[in-house]
Amino acid sequence: MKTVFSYAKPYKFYIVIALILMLLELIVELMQPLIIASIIDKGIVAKDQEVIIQLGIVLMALSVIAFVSGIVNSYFAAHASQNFSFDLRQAVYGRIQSFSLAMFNKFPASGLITRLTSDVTMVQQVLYMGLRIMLRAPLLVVGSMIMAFVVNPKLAFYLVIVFPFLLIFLYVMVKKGVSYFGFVQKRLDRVNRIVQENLQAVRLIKAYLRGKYEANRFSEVAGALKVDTVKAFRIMEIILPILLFGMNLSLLAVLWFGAFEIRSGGAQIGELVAVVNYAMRMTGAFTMFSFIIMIFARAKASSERIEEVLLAEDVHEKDEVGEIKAVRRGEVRFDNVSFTYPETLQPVLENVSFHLKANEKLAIMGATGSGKSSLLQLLPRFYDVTEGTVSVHGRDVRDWSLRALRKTIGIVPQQSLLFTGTISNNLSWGKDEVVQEELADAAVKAQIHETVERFPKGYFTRVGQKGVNLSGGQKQRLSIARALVRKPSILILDDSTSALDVKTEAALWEKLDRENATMLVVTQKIRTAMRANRILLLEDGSISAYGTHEQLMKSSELYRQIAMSQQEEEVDEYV
Ligand SMILES: Nc1ncnc2c1ncn2[C@@H]1O[C@H](COP(=O)(O)OP(=O)(O)OP(=O)(O)O)[C@@H](O)[C@H]1O
Repeated sequence: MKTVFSYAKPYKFYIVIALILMLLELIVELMQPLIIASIIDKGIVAKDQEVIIQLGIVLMALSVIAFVSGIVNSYFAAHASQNFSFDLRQAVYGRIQSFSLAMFNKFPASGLITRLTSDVTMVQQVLYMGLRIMLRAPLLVVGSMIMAFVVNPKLAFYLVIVFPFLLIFLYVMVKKGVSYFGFVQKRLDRVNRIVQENLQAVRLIKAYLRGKYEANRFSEVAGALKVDTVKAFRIMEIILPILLFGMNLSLLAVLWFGAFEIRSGGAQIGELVAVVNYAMRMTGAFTMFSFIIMIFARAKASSERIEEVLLAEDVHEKDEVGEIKAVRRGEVRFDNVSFTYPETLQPVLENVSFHLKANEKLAIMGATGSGKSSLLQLLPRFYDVTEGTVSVHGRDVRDWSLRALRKTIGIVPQQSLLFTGTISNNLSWGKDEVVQEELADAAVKAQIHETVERFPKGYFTRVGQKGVNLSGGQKQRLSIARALVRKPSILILDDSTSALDVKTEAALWEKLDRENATMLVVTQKIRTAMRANRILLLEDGSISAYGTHEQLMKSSELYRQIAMSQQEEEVDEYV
């Protein structure tokens, strides 16, 4: 909890004021039975009207002080806890933004959402409650006990006899509560995951008529969440009756032995009333304990989950970039690269080596699952190589700052991803301060300008979530334009033209060929590969062939087969 609560440091002032006010409220509360005892013994029993009036006024004044302290404490506690949770949420969000992809393997998106929302809310609550009642209740118990001893040690002794048992019981319950509520948060992760998957695949679910099946899947995880939450609350439910039972036993002992003490002159009536009053206050504080333990247990489990994110070890990043030698700009080199995904055993790339000079184009081909996308992900350092080196502009990618490295690379992913907003917003998304001409220029190159111009609102047409109102080919071309806007010196296209017709694709490549960028293009099409300076054919993560189209037609049986099959397909298309 230490790391999480270090985010409360800037609000020390508010926390200290809230604590002082809480202590003031507590002191007032502890004074009240003493004053009542005096009213009884020195006023009522001694029949002194003046003492009753004077002490009555003091009692009233103390109540007003407690009332005002309570209100101001609440204000300061809310200010500190709300600002603390805002800062903590920002920190967790910032940390997630800096995650490498390997970290997303470790922390699924749904779990991160729960940590950012419900987990942060839990620790915010614990700070607020801590400043309001969580500390006050145990202090009230301890304070009442001390005051009871001050009033009459003998009577107080009967009151605390059950305490050691209650403390052991509470310790066991807190431990159990923390582990149970940790489990509840994990269940919540699963519910979030199913909801997220469902919402993303809503079209597929409708097309496959899987609504009912998915509803059942949801009710299964929601049911598991309910069962575990009930289990955790059960623990909390038994705390209160047991605490009350223990306290009532003490109270009975105080009254029983108190009566003897009064008769034998060991105690006065007022003292007995005061000790009983303290006992009632302790019982009142105990009734809050089950609630406090629940909040504490949940917050502890949540803060552990937040700390997992904040303190997770990730790829090391260099701060300094230094000068890039102009002569090496655009160069890409893989030297004996092998790569295994984190938390898996089987390498997906083995001993891959190639070299591209500035503005050269490499086509990467291979069967599905052969490692094409994995290879591309090593360039912007989404993952680090397991062996060998990947260098960009003549420098190992691990020696770059991630910001500088990624600024130089334009990526068009396999699945086009657009954001809610206008087409213009989407195109300018990857670069600060772009002018409309730059967007249009990139759109012309990506063969999407004319299509956009035909939309009634042109570049200001709104794109729905993930581009729902655009065709697959339109999304792909917008994705390409978005990458071109950044004017990258290295451009990565991961099968990004698969949805384009032959004519549009040819026009696109005409433009891309003239771009001032080194390109790595994953493709399934021989006619696209033929445009590249060299072709790299991957088979199960290893290079099966490497060279120009002509060289591969001579040297690689696999490449020849692919080429032949595509020629036949093209002939079939025209028959
Ligand atoms: N995040 C990941 N964690 C673990 N294994 C992965 C991950 N992503 C991909 N793989 C595995 O790595 C291998 C290569 O996948 P990759 O996506 O690189 O293939 P690909 O050649 O691009 O395939 P496709 O043409 O279907 O996109 C596959 O066996 C896949 O199961």
